[in-house]
Amino acid sequence: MTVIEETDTSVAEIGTLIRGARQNKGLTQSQLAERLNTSQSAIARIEQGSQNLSVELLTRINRALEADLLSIGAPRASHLRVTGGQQLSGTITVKSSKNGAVALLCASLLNRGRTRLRGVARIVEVDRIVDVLRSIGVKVTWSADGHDLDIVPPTNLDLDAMDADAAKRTRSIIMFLGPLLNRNPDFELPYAGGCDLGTRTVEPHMIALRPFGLEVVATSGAYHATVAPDRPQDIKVVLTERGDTVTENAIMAAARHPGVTTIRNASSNYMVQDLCFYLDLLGVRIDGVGTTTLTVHGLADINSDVDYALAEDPIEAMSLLTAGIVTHSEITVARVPIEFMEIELATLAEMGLRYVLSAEYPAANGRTRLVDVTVQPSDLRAPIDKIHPMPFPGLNIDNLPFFAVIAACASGHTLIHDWVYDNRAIHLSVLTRLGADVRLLDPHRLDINGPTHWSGAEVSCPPALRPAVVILLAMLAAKGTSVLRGVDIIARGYEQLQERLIELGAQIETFRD
Ligand SMILES: CC(=O)N[C@H]1[C@@H](OP(=O)(O)OP(=O)(O)OC[C@H]2O[C@@H](n3ccc(=O)[nH]c3=O)[C@H](O)[C@@H]2O)O[C@H](CO)[C@@H](O)[C@@H]1O
Ligand SMILES: C=C(OP(=O)(O)O)C(=O)O
Repeated sequence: MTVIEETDTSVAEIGTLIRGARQNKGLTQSQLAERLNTSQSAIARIEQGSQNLSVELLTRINRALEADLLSIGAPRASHLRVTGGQQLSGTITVKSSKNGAVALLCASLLNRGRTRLRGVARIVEVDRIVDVLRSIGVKVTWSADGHDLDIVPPTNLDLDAMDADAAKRTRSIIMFLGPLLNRNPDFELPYAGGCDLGTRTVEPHMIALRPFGLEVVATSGAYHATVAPDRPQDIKVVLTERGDTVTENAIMAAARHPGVTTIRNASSNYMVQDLCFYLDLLGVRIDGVGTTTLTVHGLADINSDVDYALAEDPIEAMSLLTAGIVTHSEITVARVPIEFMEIELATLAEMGLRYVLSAEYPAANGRTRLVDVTVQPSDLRAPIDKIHPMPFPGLNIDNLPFFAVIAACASGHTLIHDWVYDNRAIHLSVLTRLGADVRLLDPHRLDINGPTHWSGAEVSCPPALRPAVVILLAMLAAKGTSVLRGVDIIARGYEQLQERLIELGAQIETFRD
């Protein structure tokens, strides 16, 4: 790790630069400390130039201040150098999900009381929503150990002050519509961003929220929302797509509607269940959790201090299992939310994967069922049928990309059909650079012929979260040295993934230009 020594006069200059940038941003030392998960006294030392600085810390300060003050020339992307072909060993624990966290951060706007979210993953997507919440006046505080978040909304949100830059970088901003429509008759939100996966319209959200009186006009760069004052006591919402965030938006709108809302064709995926469990703590009764018809008994006002422990992430579980599978290793992935991994494991069993499940035990939320999964080195074969995702309880859409690298390790032809995204399968064809025989039949279908004799290569990270991780995992399988350039996107959804893989024995080094 590069460390700038405290004896170096540049440390004092950097300290002065940091103080200026912090003051410019209107932050106190304590507020900056909180963003960096450190103490106010550490910030004071940094600003006085009496603390050694690592490049890693400087990068985090840069990000926390949204400044470019420490980069030389162009922004400095991170890259990984991977020495592959090593077997992994040991146990790795699944963290809570990006998608549950963003939903619950948005849902906390429904509660006038204090929401404490336990075990929140430290990922960039969470930071973005936290920044947006803070910018509109919500008090959001990380606990001293950096794992829990306290959220207290103000009486009136200052929507005009919204941090549009942070908002535009995340698609989840669309989930402000549901909570806001019961608070404000008229408001604006920036356009939703997210990974480069092709067209993802917001029309299903409009269809879901129209029954609550919401109308949205898209103006330049923003959605302008108005809410009609009158609406029926009992509302029926029929979703045209069984989407996750659209279901969450409808649930959040219904939670503060003082009547009964029935949502048909609802997603019952893991993040939707996380949301329902949290709302249950707030006193909102929801019948049908885990099914496609949800009945929400809303409340006109919610004012409760609650603690909710987020559930474990099935997508991270799949990512970590894949690391073991493609490196022919025996590893244990602990705290796997089994309800959301059953089809994936059944498909892997069809492909010849040997694995052992522990007895089930409950997650900290008391609701989600967990198991530890130990994968064993196995000779894999292509499945007879194509692999395709379906809304829950099907094979998860975000887990599909991991089957591309697994299929490349299996003997025979596997057809992978991503009917959902127009632009995700194409990113997986990058696997050919590492020696895989992957043919893109059309934007939605891949024919993968294995087993692959992997070889190291230098590759640019795809601009999409899951394919980026898939390429990293293929590099772990490939003997020799590989370089994955521009990996910052991985931190959008994974906390310290590289560091945790290193603990299993992976040889990964981070460097910058
Ligand atoms: C923050 C969050 O929770 N993000 C997840 C959520 O995004 P989100 O809920 O935003 O997903 P979208 O609404 O964009 O749906 C994804 C794509 O699937 C299509 N579609 C979806 C459902 C359906 O029944 N029919 C259909 O065609 C949509 O048109 C879209 O092209 O769900 C996606 C699909 O599970 C996941 O990849 C995302 O990780
Ligand atoms: C597509 C994904 O997320 P988002 O909806 O945040 O873009 C994902 O998690 O793979």
